[in-house]
Amino acid sequence: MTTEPATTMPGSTKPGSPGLRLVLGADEAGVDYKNRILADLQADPRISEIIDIGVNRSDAPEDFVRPYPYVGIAAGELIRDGLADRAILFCGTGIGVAIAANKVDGIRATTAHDSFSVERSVLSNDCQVLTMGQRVIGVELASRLAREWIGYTFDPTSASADKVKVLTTFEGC
Ligand SMILES: O=C[C@H](O)[C@H](O)COP(=O)(O)O
Repeated sequence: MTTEPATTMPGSTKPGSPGLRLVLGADEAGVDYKNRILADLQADPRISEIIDIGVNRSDAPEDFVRPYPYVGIAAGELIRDGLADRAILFCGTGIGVAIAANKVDGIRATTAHDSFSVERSVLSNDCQVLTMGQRVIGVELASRLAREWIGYTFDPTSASADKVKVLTTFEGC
């Protein structure tokens, strides 16, 4: 199967900025939302780089469709390897890309479609990956949640930190 290469969007990198290096990705069922959120975040001063790993068309010929497991794992590997900080991924439900990203050691990915869960995914769980479903929520809510999510930062001195650390005990088993 031919898959589209990871690409950095022209003009999305602001050299010297200490901002977030954010991966955006989707399968064919989430590509419209991914592209909309990419456009919405292009000028966000909190982001230094957007890495668009595709897919980049919703009417792609079969050869260019990238099933959700490849999208989630590719995003997780970029974070694991230190090439990105966080990712927002889309598929039909958000579930498939979350499961896939969680297969990568050290990655904590979750699907969230409400404001409170989006907040707690970072503050309680230190998730580096947020996933949403194009077939589940409206695009305006998805865009709002994406913008909220990148505004949260995990506090390693918080009471939640020791709970998150327990997760690493089970990685690589
Ligand atoms: O979690 C899976 C996603 O929703 C995917 O986009 C659609 O998967 P399906 O075609 O197997 O339903």
